[in-house]
Amino acid sequence: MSLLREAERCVAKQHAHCLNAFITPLARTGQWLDRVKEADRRREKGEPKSAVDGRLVAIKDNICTRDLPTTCASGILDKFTSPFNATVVEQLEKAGAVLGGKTNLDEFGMGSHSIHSRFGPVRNSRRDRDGQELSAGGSSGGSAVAVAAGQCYSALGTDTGGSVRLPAAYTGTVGFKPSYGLISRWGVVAYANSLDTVGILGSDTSSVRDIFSILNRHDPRDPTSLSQLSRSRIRCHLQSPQLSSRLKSSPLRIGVPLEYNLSELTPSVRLAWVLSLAHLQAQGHTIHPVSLPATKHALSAYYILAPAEASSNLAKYDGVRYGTRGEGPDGTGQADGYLYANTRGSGFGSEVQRRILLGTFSLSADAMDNYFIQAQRVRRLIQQDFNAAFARQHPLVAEDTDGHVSESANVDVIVCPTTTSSPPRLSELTNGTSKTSPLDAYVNDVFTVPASLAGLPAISVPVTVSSKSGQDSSADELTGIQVVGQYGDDELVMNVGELLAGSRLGDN
Ligand SMILES: NC(=O)C[C@H](N)C(=O)O
Repeated sequence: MSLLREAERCVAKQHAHCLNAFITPLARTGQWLDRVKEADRRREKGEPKSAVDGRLVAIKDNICTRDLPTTCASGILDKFTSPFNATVVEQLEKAGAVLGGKTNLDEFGMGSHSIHSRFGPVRNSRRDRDGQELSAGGSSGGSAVAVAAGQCYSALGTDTGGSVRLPAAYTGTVGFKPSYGLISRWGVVAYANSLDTVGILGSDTSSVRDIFSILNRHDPRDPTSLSQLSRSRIRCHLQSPQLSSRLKSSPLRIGVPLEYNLSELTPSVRLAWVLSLAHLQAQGHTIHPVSLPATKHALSAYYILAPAEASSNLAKYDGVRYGTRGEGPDGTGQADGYLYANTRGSGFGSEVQRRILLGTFSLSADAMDNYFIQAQRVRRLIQQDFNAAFARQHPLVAEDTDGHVSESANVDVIVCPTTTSSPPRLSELTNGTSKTSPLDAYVNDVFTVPASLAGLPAISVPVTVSSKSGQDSSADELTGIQVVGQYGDDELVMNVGELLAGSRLGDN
């Protein structure tokens, strides 16, 4: 199929479906058409710029684009169009990719179901057996649904505590969060700087890999972007004789974290996990239990640290320096003397306001030691747990002087579910029942936040557990399985994800 045909089909789907995946869909006409036609000509001559030349890549609406508005799904940015492109957008355009529209999200990336958006909730293209609408996951729910529904070739999201992996698991797509610092965040609206990463969503691992190879570069404009020197050191380390055997189809050591076997896991997710491990074992890889004891505090630590950073980042939206000015009772925004309150009270949605309050409290002098500092300590313990499980000191972490590798751990990757259950019904999340409680949404991130706190690469891939009858495929269960690797081991994480992605398990 020509690239033009492919792109036109995507755009037609953007306009035909009522999934609310886009805040700004691509117009049916525009410059993008010429760019796709040029890519088609390059392809005919056998000179494509890259694997994504002429393909539509949708962009989460918290990533700045010069040609389309960037709202972060917030009232406070409803009139904002960035004067510049984020580095990731520049890199994609240079590789020939075409900006495929701006996708819906939880406001500023805060949420797990893409329901906290000024533009209304994202609708999953999957339904449950009773035909009920399901949560798309969040906060990059729009990007995940756009990929799942064929409204773009692939999409960028952001992942602070699971925002790419969770929607991938709920929509049956592949969602990849790279190691912290590998992909530039210049031009990405900050939520929690020490955790934010740009992530990639695709219908398979190869499309994700194609985009990653374009974006995985040092960016001098982003102070947290990993330097060239550090990148080379990691590459040398990963290709050292001690580790190179695993790159040559020798068996991998797969870690299974004991603490992740929670009672909250639904039987279908537990079954998908067990069958995924058996699938890897059948290919010759070996399974090893690992212990990540600090994991049980990960969620609490994340929900202290992320709101604390968010409260500081969002302070600038006051209607004076940044943000759409809120109107006071007389419509001027000033007459009642509460300019900030009017602006922030009407501009931010309730979840963002909750996080600002939480974060402001945990950073206050009285609470700092008990909350913020403790959470930082927990974060360090979580990082140490992972280092012990992978048991090969990373070149950017303190060296293990005698080079000793503990036999009990020493796993190459960790494999676990992405979520504890299949997606909840959208109606349960929006109708004011107990399921709407913020805590309920926070618990959704239990398996994704540990890798975020440790800055590790992680991918969620879809696996299908067969209904056994072999006939009623509507009873098959689609589940997201997560692969987590050591810092910088992004390629290996994608390789293992590829072994599982799209597998149909439990048929025999
Ligand atoms: N941004 C994310 O990674 C989503 C996470 N559920 C949060 O609300 O923080």
